[in-house]
Order: sequence, then C-alpha cells, then structure tokens
Amino acid sequence: MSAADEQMQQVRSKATELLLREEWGDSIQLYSQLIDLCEAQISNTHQHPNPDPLHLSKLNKSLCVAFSNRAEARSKLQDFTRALQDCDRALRIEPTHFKTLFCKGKILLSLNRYFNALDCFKAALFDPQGNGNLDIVNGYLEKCKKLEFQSRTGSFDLSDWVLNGFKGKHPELAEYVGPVVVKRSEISGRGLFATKNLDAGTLLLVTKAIAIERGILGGQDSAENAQLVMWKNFIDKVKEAVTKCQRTQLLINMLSTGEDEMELEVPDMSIFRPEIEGNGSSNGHKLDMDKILSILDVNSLVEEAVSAKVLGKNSDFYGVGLWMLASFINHSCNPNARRLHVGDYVMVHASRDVKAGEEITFMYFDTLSPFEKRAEMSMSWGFNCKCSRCKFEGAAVCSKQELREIEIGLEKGVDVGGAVYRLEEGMKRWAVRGKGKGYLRTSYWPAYAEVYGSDRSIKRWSRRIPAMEVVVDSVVEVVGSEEGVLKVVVEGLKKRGGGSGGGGVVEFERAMKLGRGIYGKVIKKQAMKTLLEIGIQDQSY
Ligand SMILES: C[S@@+](CC[C@H](N)C(=O)[O-])C[C@H]1O[C@@H](n2cnc3c(N)ncnc32)[C@H](O)[C@@H]1O
Repeated sequence: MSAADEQMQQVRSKATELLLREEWGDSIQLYSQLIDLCEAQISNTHQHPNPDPLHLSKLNKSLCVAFSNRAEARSKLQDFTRALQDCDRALRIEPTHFKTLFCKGKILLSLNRYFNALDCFKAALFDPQGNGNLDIVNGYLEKCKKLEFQSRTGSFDLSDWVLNGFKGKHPELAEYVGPVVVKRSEISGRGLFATKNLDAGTLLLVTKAIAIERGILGGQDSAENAQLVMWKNFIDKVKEAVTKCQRTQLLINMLSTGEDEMELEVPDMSIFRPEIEGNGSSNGHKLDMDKILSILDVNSLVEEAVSAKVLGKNSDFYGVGLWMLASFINHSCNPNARRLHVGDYVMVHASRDVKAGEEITFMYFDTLSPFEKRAEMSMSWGFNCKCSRCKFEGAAVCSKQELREIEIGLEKGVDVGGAVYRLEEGMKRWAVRGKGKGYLRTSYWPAYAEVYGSDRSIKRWSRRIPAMEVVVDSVVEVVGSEEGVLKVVVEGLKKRGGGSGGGGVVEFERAMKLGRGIYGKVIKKQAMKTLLEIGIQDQSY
C-alpha cells in the first residue's frame, strides 16, 4: 500500500468512527480531508501514462462514499443546501448509489419537495441495496405520495387527532398554497387576497415555520424572563436558518420591516412553492442583523394553543415562530381568516365566507375589545390599524363619550345587563345599523357573553336586550368564528340539554358552523359533531 493510500485509510476510519459516534461537525472536517486526498490521488492517477482502471474505480468509489457520508453529517446539522450539493457530487460518480439517494430523498422530504423526494426513493429501489431495505424505502415512498397529494390538492384531515384530544404526535402535514395571491393592499403594503369565492372553513395555506421556539412560562416574573430567553433563542435559530439556506435568506429579505411598506416589492407566488429549487448556498452573503431583527419584530407570530383552550385547559404554553406566506397577511379587527398551529406548521383557513378578490386578514391581537383598547394593542404592534372597523369606530364621534361611560361602568363592575341595554338603546339613538351595530356589539362582546352566561342576568334583561342568537350572528359577521362566541353558544345548548339529536337543532347547526369557522374543513363533519357533543357534556368547558 502506498503512503497516500495509507493516509487515506487512516482518515477514512477516523471519519467513519466520528460519524458512528454522531460527532457531525468533526466528521465533516475529516470527510472534507478525505475528499481532498481522494481528488488529489485521482488527478495524479489520471496523469499516469497507463492508469490502473481498478485503482481508479476504487478511488472513485471512496470519493462517492465520502461525499455521501459528508452529506449525511451535514443533513444532521440541517445544513441542507450543502448536503444536497454533496449528494449531487456523489451521484455524479455513482448515479444509483443507494445511501446517497436515500439521504437525498430524506433531505428533499424535510424541505417539503415531495415530488423530487419521490424520484429519489424510486431510484433507490433500483440499487441492489434498495431491495435489502424494501420496507423502509416503501415506507418513505408512501409518505412522499401522501404529502405530494396533500400539497397539490389541499386535502388534509385532522379529525382523528383532534378527537383524540390533540394527544400524541400531530399528523404529518405537507406545505400547501391554496386559492390566494399576494397583491398590494389598501390596508398597508402587501396583503394576501382570495382568488375565488370561498366558504367558511376553506383551507388557504399550510406553511412550515422557518424557525420556532417553545417553552412553558412560569409565574409573572419568571414568565417575563423565560419569554426574553426564548426570544433570544428564537433569533439565534432564525440566524442559523438564514445562514444555512439561501432560499430562506431570500424569502426573509422580502418581508416587511414595518417601514415604507408601499415601496415593497410584490413577490411572485412561485417563490412560496417548496418544489422550486433554491439556488445554492448562502455562503459569502453578509447578514444584515438589524434588518432581520426588525423583520422578526413585525412578522413573528405567537402560537395560539386553540386546542388547549377549546378543551378547557389553560396552559402556560408559549411558542413564537416565523411562517413565511402567513407573514403577508395583514391584521384586521374585521378579519375573515384564522390560523391553527399544528406542530411546526401554521394552517390558515377562512373563518367566514369570503368573496373572490377580498383581502384575507386575521387578527394579531384580541379584537373582542373596544376601539381604544384595540388602538393601544395595535400601537404596541407598531402600527395604527387602518381596518374598516377601526375607521368606523374612530369616526363615530357622537357616541364616543357615552361609550366611554359604558366602559368605565363595566370596569367599575356595574350590572353588565344594564351596560348592554344602554349600548343597544344608544345604537338606536345614534342610528347605528347593520355592520356598524355588529362592530359595536363585537367591541363589547365580553359584556354580552356575561349576560347570556348568567341565569340571573338573563331573567332580568332578556326582554330588553336582543336574543343571544341575534348578537352571535352579528358578531360572527364581524370577526368570523371565535372560540369565546362558540363557548356561549355551547353553554346555551348545555342548558337546553341539546345535542345534535336534542331540542336545539338550529342552535346545534349554528355551533357546527362556528366550529367549522374555528377549525376549518380539516376537521370532518362527524368529528366536529362529536367534538361539540363532548363540549356540551363536559362540565369544565
Ligand atoms: C406581517 S406584516 C403584514 C404584511 C405587510 N403589509 C407587508 O407588506 O409585508 C405586518 C405589518 O403590516 C402592516 N399592517 C398589518 N395590518 C395592518 C393594519 N390593520 N393597519 C395598518 N397596518 C397594518 C404593519 O406595518 C405591520 O407591521
């Protein structure tokens, strides 16, 4: 054995040992050395007048395996762009190399490039080693097919998981871009718009977080600290994601920093489709950390644990993340969409019927509150809300003083029934009708909910204030389906002893429609029925 061969042998066995010990960073270094040694030897051999074909073939085999193993180590460190480059270099030497095809398939799958992943797993079956791993490869093939179908058609079904109380591993999801397009918005900068008429519950998009950080918050002081630590970790994760993937960097750079939004470019929808290949690594590009921090301030979302709330569990769970296409959705206090967090994915669906061309909006903060409170929350988000409801309530000068008095009364603990009555009478005097009435009822919904939830209040006020169903319908017209509203409807059904087969059939149907707006069509009708019936029976709901 030549000295060069011996040196290669030593580096190879050390690199393999590190790979087996899962010391990814160090094994990458050694495989890089091995690759250099192999390439130098191959080039030397080619310079020989009579190169030994057997030796050359062995060297090529070694080079292919070194690229393949370095790809595996890089993929473990989520450095997918460079891992894919290694896979391609290995496959140029040996196009059916099983281990490389398998590794490349798995990387493409985690990048949500289902169709390309499918091709890799299919090709892996042609390698003799593929036959030995038939079950595993077939398992991946099936998974790719399922996700590719979901991503193409938007057919998701979360019924079993939801009915199971959101326990256990969440279902596997594909990314999906539904009937939506990014366009210039009258609210601010760019926004997302419906490309066709949609009914409540229609799925609009499913997208995986660029980065996410979760934790459990303790009491007041420790909660603030925990939140700060989580925010720092989250920034580090985003930084890492941007460094490792140029596509991520390009996408993040398209997001708003909250300033000069009218100047921002309107992206083509193709950039949100995961099948579009990124172009190389982001090495050499300088990160503008100040810009990224502003982008995170403006676009990060806190996970809403809808599942926990609906089941009556109030957890200290907190999660913050960045989801790309969802970042183009503007806020409105008159929203028509909701988001549901499932694992690292966010699913956005219509929370009421939406017309083609209408802007898709969801709420960044609680909109079941009065104008002034919403204005404060909007300012803490760094903008002055320009939605239709805020424009209406901001301009309703005649009623402002009286509304303020109602609010102060509620803060001081006056009889809520009296406050609701005063508001309803006020709206008659101010000639507020239609949607305007819905806007104000929504702003004071917690007071209405308290009245409808209390037997004593209802007994006293029911003849002087509108029926619960009337108010629910007008509030839903404004904010779409909402958990707090559903809760009041379910409470009403409970009191009547109603279920799907009980007395309140119309009320049950109303609850079903609300449920669909909250969860979307990803929960099938029968499962929604069962979920509501559980809620009606559950004392803690
Ligand atoms: C997540 S981005 C939404 C997409 C953004 N319009 C864009 O062009 O990228 C959030 C930013 O959009 C603007 N925005 C969202 N909703 C708004 C609203 N209701 N009124 C005014 N500005 C809003 C604010 O500048 C906010 O910081």
